[in-house]
Amino acid sequence: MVSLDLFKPAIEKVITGFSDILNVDAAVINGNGQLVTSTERYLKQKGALVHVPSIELVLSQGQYLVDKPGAMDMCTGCRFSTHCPAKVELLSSIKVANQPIGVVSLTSFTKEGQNRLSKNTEKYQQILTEITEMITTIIHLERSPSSREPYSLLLEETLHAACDAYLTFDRNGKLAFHNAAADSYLRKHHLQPDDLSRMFSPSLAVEGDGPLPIANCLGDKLGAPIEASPIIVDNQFVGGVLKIVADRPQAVPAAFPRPALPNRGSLDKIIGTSPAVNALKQKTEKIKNSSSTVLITGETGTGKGHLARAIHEASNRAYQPFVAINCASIPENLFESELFGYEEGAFTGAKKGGKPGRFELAHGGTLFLDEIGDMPLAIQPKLLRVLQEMTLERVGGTRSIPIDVRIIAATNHDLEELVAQKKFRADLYYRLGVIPIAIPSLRERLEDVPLLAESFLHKCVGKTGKAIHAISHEALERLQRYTWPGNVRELENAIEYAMNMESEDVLTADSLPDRIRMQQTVPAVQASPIKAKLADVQIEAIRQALQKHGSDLKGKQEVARELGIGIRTLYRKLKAYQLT
Ligand SMILES: Nc1ncnc2c1ncn2[C@@H]1O[C@H](COP(=O)(O)OP(=O)(O)OP(=O)(O)O)[C@@H](O)[C@H]1O
Repeated sequence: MVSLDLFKPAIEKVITGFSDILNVDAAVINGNGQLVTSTERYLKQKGALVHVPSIELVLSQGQYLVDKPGAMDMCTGCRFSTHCPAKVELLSSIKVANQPIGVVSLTSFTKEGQNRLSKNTEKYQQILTEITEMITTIIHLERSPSSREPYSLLLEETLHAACDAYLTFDRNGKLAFHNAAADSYLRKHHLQPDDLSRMFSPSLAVEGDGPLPIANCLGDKLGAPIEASPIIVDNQFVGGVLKIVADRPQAVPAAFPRPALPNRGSLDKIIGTSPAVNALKQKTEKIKNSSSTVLITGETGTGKGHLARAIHEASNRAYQPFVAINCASIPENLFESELFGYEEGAFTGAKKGGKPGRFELAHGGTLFLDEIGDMPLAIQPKLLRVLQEMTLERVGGTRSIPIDVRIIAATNHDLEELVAQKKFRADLYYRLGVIPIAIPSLRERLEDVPLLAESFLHKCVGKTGKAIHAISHEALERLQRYTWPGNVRELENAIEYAMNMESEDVLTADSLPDRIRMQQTVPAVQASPIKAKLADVQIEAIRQALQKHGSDLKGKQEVARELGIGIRTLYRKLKAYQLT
């Protein structure tokens, strides 16, 4: 797929020239809804990011007349839907090799322009077609062999011959090149290269010398090994390469196929059939495509992050970025720039050209604010303002940047309690909790343990190299008897531990971690007071683990790992139960 940005200078001349002659505003927008170039007024009125679904509609339909801006189907979900500054807009797709790669817009923001365009729509449509053809010609000419270095042609042809798929992105996540294998791979998966670019671009924000972390659900979606590497030229980070490895032999033996990948639109990833999980899935199904904020609560390890990702992947934003930020792990002085980005020169050490924040990186997709209860009080009003206005200003900037992001927040704190203690703003709490979802602890849905255990068993086959295909009845019984202070995460770790220990081809009770194997039958859960009983179980599990690993820092890290809880959670529990 050709990147329009590579031809920006020439396209800009066409756009400004026609805009002057026709006395209308004009813009060229790429398939991600990002402005490639436009007249100044267009940028000022509509911003640099255009409502993606409307661009996708034009890409699929060819031409479109927006004669009632804000009131048309394509405007649903657009930030301007109630107050669109445009009076009329004519849109047409730019095609290269029969593939739509972007959109040209002729727009008027005045009543006079509206009258003129409405009376002569056909004429303007013809001119628009000529503009798009002109841009296609520019692209053809600039890409033709005569205008390029023989060496770069050679390189390109070599890449086209490779079996693995290669996609190159610039530092802003825009696609610059993809080879023939990438093309057929994407076609097979019904994806556009820009879909990958959107999912991959958050990784590019994390610059470094080593391989780039692969963002989001990319691997799951493509069902293939993926590698990403940064491109550094003259010590400057200029972009990244994504390699999708073709048909590598499966690490999983054929007898133990991986569970099928969840389809877009489904919530299969949330494993469990207990009434509590079924109710949760039903609620999630209803709200998956909404843009309202979701607040997920639940104990540590219950699957809040897992659910947030599942909602995103099942939603109509699935092929847009899923960007996560852990509010507990960001130093307070960096919080604002992490969230909202910064402009060049905003502070000492600020990067040349500035840097987009997580909100901008999540544009069109979902921003997951994990451990929101740990967000510093000073940042909370700023977040609230952005959520209300859906525009932001980078640190050190004055430009107002519109954003289209769905927010999912999660916490294992009692936020109401934090509000009462004045550690969390009530207004932000209500703004975030439009759709509250509480995930029950695993001990409240022990009937889900077998299904979850089985799925973790399959997940671990490749990792442990053990051909274990089932769990013994006795082991399952023990697993269902345990109270899981670390919830699903603890179960996942316990299965991995047991797989490593097991020498049979069935997972037996003897291989389970001691604390689970030795667990006495839990008294009936209805017995009261339930909280005191659960605390007793947790205290006992922590005590045993501390005895085993020791209580120095290394020991505590081991304890946290074994119990399937974070080190911070362990410290909280040690303090709460006075175990230190
Ligand atoms: N319903 C589920 N089905 C399958 N896997 C699950 C489910 N719930 C949780 N998991 C798995 O359990 C592990 C812990 O989940 P996750 O990290 O989402 O928990 P969390 O509630 O966000 O934890 P914390 O509060 O400590 O951040 C992950 O590996 C996740 O994939």
